[in-house]
Amino acid sequence: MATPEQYDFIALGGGEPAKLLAWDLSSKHGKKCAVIEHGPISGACPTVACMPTKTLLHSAQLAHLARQVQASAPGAASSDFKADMAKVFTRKQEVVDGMADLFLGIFADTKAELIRGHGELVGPKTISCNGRLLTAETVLINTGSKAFVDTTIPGLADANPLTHVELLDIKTLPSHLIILGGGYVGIEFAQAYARFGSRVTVIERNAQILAKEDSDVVTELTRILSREGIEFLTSTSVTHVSGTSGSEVTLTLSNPTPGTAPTTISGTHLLVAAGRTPNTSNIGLAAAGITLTPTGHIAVDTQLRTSVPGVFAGGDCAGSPYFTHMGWDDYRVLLGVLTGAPRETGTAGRQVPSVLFTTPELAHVGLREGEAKKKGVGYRVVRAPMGAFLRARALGATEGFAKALVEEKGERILGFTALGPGAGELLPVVQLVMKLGLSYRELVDLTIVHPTMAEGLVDLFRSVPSSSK
Ligand SMILES: Cc1cc2nc3c(=O)[nH]c(=O)nc-3n(C[C@H](O)[C@H](O)[C@H](O)COP(=O)(O)OP(=O)(O)OC[C@H]3O[C@@H](n4cnc5c(N)ncnc54)[C@H](O)[C@@H]3O)c2cc1C
Ligand SMILES: NC(=O)c1ccc[n+]([C@@H]2O[C@H](COP(=O)([O-])OP(=O)(O)OC[C@H]3O[C@@H](n4cnc5c(N)ncnc54)[C@H](O)[C@@H]3O)[C@@H](O)[C@H]2O)c1
Repeated sequence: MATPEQYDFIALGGGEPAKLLAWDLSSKHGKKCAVIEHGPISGACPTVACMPTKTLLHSAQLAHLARQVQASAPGAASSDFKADMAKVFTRKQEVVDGMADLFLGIFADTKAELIRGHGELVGPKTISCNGRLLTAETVLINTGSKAFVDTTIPGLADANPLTHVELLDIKTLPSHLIILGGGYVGIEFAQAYARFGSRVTVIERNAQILAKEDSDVVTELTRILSREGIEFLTSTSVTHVSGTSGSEVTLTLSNPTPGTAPTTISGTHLLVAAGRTPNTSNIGLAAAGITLTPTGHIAVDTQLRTSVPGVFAGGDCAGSPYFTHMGWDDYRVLLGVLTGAPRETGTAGRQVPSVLFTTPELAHVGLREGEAKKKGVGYRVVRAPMGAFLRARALGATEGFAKALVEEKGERILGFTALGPGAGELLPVVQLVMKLGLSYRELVDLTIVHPTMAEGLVDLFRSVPSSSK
């Protein structure tokens, strides 16, 4: 075997923690670093996930507003507004390309090496890529995840379904988009395409979309999205698929409640948004002696160490919650470990905030009411309709509500959920109170600018009941 080229740090896969660590270790700690990436620069978030989908959702919001304006013109009975999908694609691509330029610039500035090609471990800390053999004192595996296409559903794979990657690249409007899966990916695309003008049907095997969320939240969101024309078939499974996505595709459905769903549904396009699989095959993990969990993720401890000394894993492939900000937090944990200042708790007990970027947004952090009930955690709950957030009135967007769980006997906030305009921006202040273990009364005592959405938090928390009954 040839002598491998020696590095201080190599990342296999260029996801979130990989690039941030390579840039920092190279520019601030004088380390020789490389990132191996076989896809677009650099990771899923800026290229095929967060950034392009949020760009798409913004275009869809503009289309929605344009339609409303057109329909409200004097004499107009309705609006036949349809989005120009070529322009929607161009705008999405400009954002994606801009991110790639930004990242290439940072690689150049920090002198971290970006190696374009498929990497595979051939030994504990040795990687083969493009005929090169590379080794490093520290190796990070950050290969991400991909859309799960269930090959046990007859005909599904043969129907050539779209995943988020392909749907982001089409330049025409699907006449009828069928979406398999009512999770984050499915619901964000459902609203975007319904607003562009497609007929959209979401098929979800659970009794509700967004299975983890409280039923009062999902009921309200489903009502809002249904009114925009999205059809939801819940408690519904697919038993067979025929035809081809892009022309005509037909799904045979089964629903345990007879008579509540059609037995077949046909559409022009099929999007598979039914969960994700970690990218942990064909990267030489067995050759390197790296252990997997039963779910196929790389087994790591709270400092993101794998079973092989000097090899770490972060992001989706390591089973961190599938959000870019959690990959970002993995970077912080890893930087601490690699620079001799580890965070004592590592990844244990960290907050996992989330936002579903529909209009209205669904923002959440901490314990949900359903989870509290299941776990037998005592709590007090407070709710406020969006109409109590005066900013929402000014925006004409009073649908939705916010709710918070507070300790039954103490004053700490256990969880917070908001369904409303820009709800994601409400999270950080609540998160800070939660992280510092402060009383919810600290929030009530803040002077918050009027009329912002955040001022509604004062009213919400001052209404916390004195007891759980
Ligand atoms: C449609 C969609 C929308 C999303 N929106 C949001 C959002 O709004 N907010 C949010 O927080 N999260 C969002 N997510 C989740 C988020 O995108 C992921 O959790 C995050 O990108 C995972 O980052 P990562 O660092 O684990 O890996 P990734 O970003 O997936 O990066 C891994 C990289 O490794 C490369 N790679 C894999 N194997 C190899 C190999 N053998 N050799 C070389 N390179 C390799 C891949 O090409 C990839 O670029 C979204 C996900 C999807 C699918
Ligand atoms: N705004 C964001 O932060 C954002 C956006 C998109 C994705 N993400 C991340 O990516 C992850 C993956 O998203 P996702 O939507 O692909 O997965 P998901 O796990 O969130 O949802 C998949 C849904 O598909 C359903 N499903 C699975 N198989 C099915 C079948 N055969 N028939 C009918 N329904 C089926 C599941 O019950 C589930 O509700 C999310 O959990 C989230 O962490 C985040």
